[in-house]
Amino acid sequence: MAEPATATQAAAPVVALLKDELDIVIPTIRNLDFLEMWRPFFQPYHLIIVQDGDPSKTIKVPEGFDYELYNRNDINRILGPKASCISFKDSACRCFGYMVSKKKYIFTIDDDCFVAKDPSGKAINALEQHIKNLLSPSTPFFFNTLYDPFREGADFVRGYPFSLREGVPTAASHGLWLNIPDYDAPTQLVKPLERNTRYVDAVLTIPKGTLFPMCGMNLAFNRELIGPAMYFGLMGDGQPIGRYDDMWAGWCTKVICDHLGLGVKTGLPYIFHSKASNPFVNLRKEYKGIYWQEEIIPFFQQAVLPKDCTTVQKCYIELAKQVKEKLSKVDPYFDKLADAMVTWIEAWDELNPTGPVPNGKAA
Ligand SMILES: O=c1ccn([C@@H]2O[C@H](COP(=O)(O)OP(=O)(O)O[C@H]3O[C@@H](CO)[C@H](O)[C@H]3O)[C@@H](O)[C@H]2O)c(=O)[nH]1
Ligand SMILES: [Mn+2]
Repeated sequence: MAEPATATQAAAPVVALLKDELDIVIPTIRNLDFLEMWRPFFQPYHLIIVQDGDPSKTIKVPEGFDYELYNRNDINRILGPKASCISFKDSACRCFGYMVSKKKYIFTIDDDCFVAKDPSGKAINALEQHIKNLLSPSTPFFFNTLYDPFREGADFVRGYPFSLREGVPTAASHGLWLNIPDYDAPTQLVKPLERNTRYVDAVLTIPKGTLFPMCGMNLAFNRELIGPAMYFGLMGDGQPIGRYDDMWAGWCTKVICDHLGLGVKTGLPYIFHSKASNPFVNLRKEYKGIYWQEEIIPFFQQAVLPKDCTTVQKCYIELAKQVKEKLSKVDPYFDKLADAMVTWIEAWDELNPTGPVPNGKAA
């Protein structure tokens, strides 16, 4: 049975790679005691905590962490009417953290995810592995059968075209989970006791043209390369669907990465996921998504972005247009989602002006 590392095991001295270029985004409705276990790995970094639910509740952040915390009142104050695109009472609210960050990289993690141990019993520094994944190229155009060719002790195998060995920039690094796997509600219901104890020591590039189910629990990405596509779609309060926020972001992200020649990796690092959310509550949140996705997936598989979509924002706005045209017939929700996608980009660009900054002040 997989077990989390103990706090002392995770206490090994750590070189904080990208310390000033990466923010850690945590959505929470609970408390942040889990940070104690991550302290050796996370303390050097800036945290962006997105407090969901009742803004009058005080979330206690353990001493010694450098953080900014946003509750719903802050989101409404900062975004005004555009706050409508940020979900309420759902972990999808985390994407507000991506928008307000000023850093090049983001790592997002849930507050019920702990430090896992590798088969040797060593505490896994998930953040360090994500950074390695993001800083080394991806290989979406041709599959390397010895997995990550840029890893120490591996390489491209015979027959791998030399013209493709440079790879492409990596936009996202999708980590996995020991103990409670990210199963959908029906699977959770039929396999309530299943725990993931299998540690697969591999990092794979997801091939171009292939979609994947992106889980937001243990995820890192290059905000400058793909940030605007990481909109965790409208879920939670007042929405007909839940637990598809990260999936939506993953499908949009992968289509845009394929179009722009960027890579997405999955595999290491593992975290130890400790809490199984209630499968009955999850079923209520997911059930429409379970049959809608039979139409959503073909939509993304067939989505074509015009050549003049040369930035993530342009790609995303084009995707929103196609969602409105082709998915609104599935349910009026997609009409609302398409509008929210546009609002998200407008809000993103407002908070992250790329042109000359007015009055020379930092945005
Ligand atoms: O209303 C809410 C509920 C939760 N949160 C915070 O979000 C994360 C995840 O919450 P939890 O661990 O309860 O849910 P899981 O089912 O394990 O989450 C996984 O399923 C996906 C569904 O969205 C999600 O991407 C995965 O993370 C915790 O940090 C909660 O505190 C919230 O902010 N608001
Ligand atoms: Mn969880």
